Amino acid sequence: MNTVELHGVTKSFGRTRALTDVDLTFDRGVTGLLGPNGAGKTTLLRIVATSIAADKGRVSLLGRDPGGSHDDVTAIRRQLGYLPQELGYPGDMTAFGFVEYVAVLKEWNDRQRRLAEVRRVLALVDLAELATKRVTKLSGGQRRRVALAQALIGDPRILVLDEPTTGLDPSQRADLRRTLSVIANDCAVLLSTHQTEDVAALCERVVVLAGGTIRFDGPVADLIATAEGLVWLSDDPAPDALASWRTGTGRHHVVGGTPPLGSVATEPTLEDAYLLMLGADARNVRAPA
Ligand SMILES: Nc1ncnc2c1ncn2[C@@H]1O[C@H](COP(=O)(O)OP(=O)(O)OP(=O)(O)O)[C@@H](O)[C@H]1O
Repeated sequence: MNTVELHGVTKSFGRTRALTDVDLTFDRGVTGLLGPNGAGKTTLLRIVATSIAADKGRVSLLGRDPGGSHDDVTAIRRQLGYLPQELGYPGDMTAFGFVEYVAVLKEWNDRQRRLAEVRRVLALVDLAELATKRVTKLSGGQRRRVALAQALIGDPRILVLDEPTTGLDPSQRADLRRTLSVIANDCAVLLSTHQTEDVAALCERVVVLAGGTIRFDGPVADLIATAEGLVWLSDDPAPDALASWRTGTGRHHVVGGTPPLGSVATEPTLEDAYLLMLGADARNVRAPA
């Protein structure tokens, strides 16, 4: 039994098909989920987080059915942490107060144990010193860390993170990576992001979702290998490339298409491979600077 198993999962919102026949299983470690806007990432995460149900297919979390009995759902949710894409905060709550409020909802009824747990998760995300500050007075990155802290309550066995690095500065991102890499020793982490660097730095496995279907599922190194021989450095612009931009060195980084004369092949990055994997869709993914 895998910690998380999805078989043939399909989900629509009205006439919009968000996911079609998705198969995904994962266990301990960080699984990175990449995909362009509207690919279905948040929908997939919400299904794993038991926030919405699939229309079709089978979902098993910790060996239980999230659409099953009250006991099943409760048992899953006790071992699940979820960082949604957007989280609303009651206006006058402090960081500590907010995380404690979530702990109460998660039935941490013993006050002493609850306060200790809130202190623990706030320290994990390096917010101990800002615990008494109102959430609305914190920076975007600090608020994101409050959101992460609430997801870590109770050492979950499944952690679902929707764009956790949004708003974090480079050193905070490095801290988050360190924290997650330790947590992932005992936890199945599903992390959705637009940042290929986060996936390259943190994940062994990457899943690429586009148009509601899985386009790639495998080791990060295998996805990078698909771009071998398709990325070049060139002195000239490459109008026929899938993507190309002038780098800080003055040379052009060319991904796919026909390389200009005199181009030299260079090591592909995960981003290159991701752009190539999505092909024409990739033009909507990101405009490299
Ligand atoms: N609650 C909803 N009601 C109607 N349509 C929805 C709803 N949630 C998602 N969708 C639609 O389902 C599709 C997938 O959306 P989803 O938010 O899962 O994509 P995403 O990959 O997370 O996108 P992004 O990277 O922009 O956050 C989109 O077409 C979206 O408009």
